[in-house]
Amino acid sequence: MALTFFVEGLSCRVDERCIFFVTGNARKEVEVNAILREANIAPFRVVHVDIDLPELQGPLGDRGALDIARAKCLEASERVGAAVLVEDTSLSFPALGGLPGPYIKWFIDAIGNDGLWRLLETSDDRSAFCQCTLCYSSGPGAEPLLFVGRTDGAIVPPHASSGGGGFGWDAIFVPDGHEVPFAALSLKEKNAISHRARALEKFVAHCKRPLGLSEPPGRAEDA
Ligand SMILES: O=P(O)(O)OP(=O)(O)OP(=O)(O)OC[C@H]1O[C@@H](n2cnc3c(O)ncnc32)[C@H](O)[C@@H]1O
Ligand SMILES: [Mg+2]
Repeated sequence: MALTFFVEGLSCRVDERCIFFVTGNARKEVEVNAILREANIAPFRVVHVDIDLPELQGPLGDRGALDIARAKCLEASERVGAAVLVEDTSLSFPALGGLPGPYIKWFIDAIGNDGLWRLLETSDDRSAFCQCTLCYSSGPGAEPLLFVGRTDGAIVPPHASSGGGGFGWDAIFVPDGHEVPFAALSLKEKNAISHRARALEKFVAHCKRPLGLSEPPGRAEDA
C-alpha cells in the first residue's frame, strides 16, 4: 500500500518497500541510486531524504568510523520513523597516522584539495584509502547493520587533467591500478571500484540473502 510520508517538511510517496537514504549530500545520492539500479535489488526503492545529520567525534580508525555511522543511522531512523540507510565517508593518509579520516569534510572545508595535497607533498608516502561505512536500520529502535567498503590509492596534486568531474576529494585521489583520479573517471568507472560501491555490494548481498539465514538482531555486519 502506498502512502504519502512527511519527513522534516518533505513529502514523498512511499510504500513498505521503500528505504530512505538520509544524507545532506546530493552527489552521494546520485552514486547510490546508480549503483543500486545496476544491482537490481527490487522490490526495494531508495528515496532520498535531505537531512545533514550531526556527526559524532571520536578516535580515528575503524571503531571511530563505525560509531559515527551507527550514531547517524540511529538518529536518522528516529527522525524518519522508517527503514533508513546512511553512510559516512572517510579519507585516510597512513603518513599522517590516519588523518583526516572521518574528519575529511572539515579538512576540505578548511584547506581544500590543494591544502590536502600540500599535507603530503613532501612525504615519501602519499598513499591514501577511502572508506564508506554504510549503515542500515529497519526502523526506530532496530540495531543498525554496518557494511564497510574501502578503496586504496594515492594522493596527487589537483590539476586540469583531473577531468573536472566528481566531487569532494575526487580530483586528488587516484585509485590503485589507475593513472587518473576519480574525478577523471566516468560515473560507471568510479562505481566499478569505489568504496561506496563495495559497501553497497555487501548491503545488496545482505538484502538478497536467503530467508531464514538473517543475522540475529543486534549483530553488526562490520566486515
Ligand atoms: O550528509 P552526509 O551523508 O554525512 O554527507 P557529507 O557530505 O556530510 O559526507 P560525510 O560526512 O561522509 O563527509 C565526507 C566528505 O568527503 C566527501 N566525499 C564523500 N564521498 C566522496 C567521494 O566518493 N568522492 C569524493 N569525495 C567524497 C564529502 O563531500 C564530504 O566532504
Ligand atoms: Mg556528513
